[in-house]
Amino acid sequence: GPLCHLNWGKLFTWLHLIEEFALDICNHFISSFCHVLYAKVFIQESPWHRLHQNCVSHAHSFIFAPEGIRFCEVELCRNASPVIFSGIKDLKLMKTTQSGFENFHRDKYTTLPERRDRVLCAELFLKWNYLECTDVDFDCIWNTARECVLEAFSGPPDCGKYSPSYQKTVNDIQMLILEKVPQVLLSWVNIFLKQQIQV
Ligand SMILES: O=c1[nH]c(=O)c2[nH]c(=O)[nH]c2[nH]1
Repeated sequence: GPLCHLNWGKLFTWLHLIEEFALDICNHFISSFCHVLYAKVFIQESPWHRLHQNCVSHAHSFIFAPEGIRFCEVELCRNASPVIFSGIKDLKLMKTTQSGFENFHRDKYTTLPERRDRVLCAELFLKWNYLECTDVDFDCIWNTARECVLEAFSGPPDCGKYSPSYQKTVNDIQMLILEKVPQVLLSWVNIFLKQQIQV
C-alpha cells in the first residue's frame, strides 16, 4: 500500500521507541495528505535474543524470548492530540499454588465447584494510555508496568500471595499500576486461563 513509498531507511533512523515511531508515521500521513483526517498505527516488537554457547555469542542463531511482547497503538486525528496506548501481550505466567476460585455467585445452573488451591496457568494482555503524551519515558513506564504485573500476580518471593480469582488479580494489577505509574490514565488487563489443574 502507500507505506511502500515511505523512505524506510530514514524512518528507521528515528526508531528509538515504538511509541515515537508510531507517532512519526501518523504525523507523516496527516501532514503529507490533506484528505487524511485520522491515522492509527499498531507496532509490536519481536523479542529475538542472540543465543549464547559457553558465554560465546552465536553468529546467526536467536531465541524468541517469551517474556511478553511489547506493543503500542497510536491514534491521531487532524488538529488533535495523539492518543497513545502501550502494552504487553503474550505474557505467560503460572502459579503452582496460592490460587483459587471461590465466593462467586451461584445459581441453579452453576456446576463449577469452589477451589482453594489450583495451578493457575495464564496468558496476560494489558494496555494503558497516558494522561499526557509529551515528555513521557515510555521505556521506563513499560518496565515498571511489567514489574507491577509480576508483583501483583506472584506476591513476595518466599510466601507468595493468595488469589481468590483471576478477576481479583486483574484488579490488583490495575491498582498497582495506577499507584506506581502516575502518568497512566486508564488500563485494560485480561487474563486468559490456559490450563487449570485442580489440586
Ligand atoms: O479465577 C477464575 N475466574 C473465573 O471466572 C473462572 N471461571 C472458571 O471456570 N474458572 C475460573 N477461575
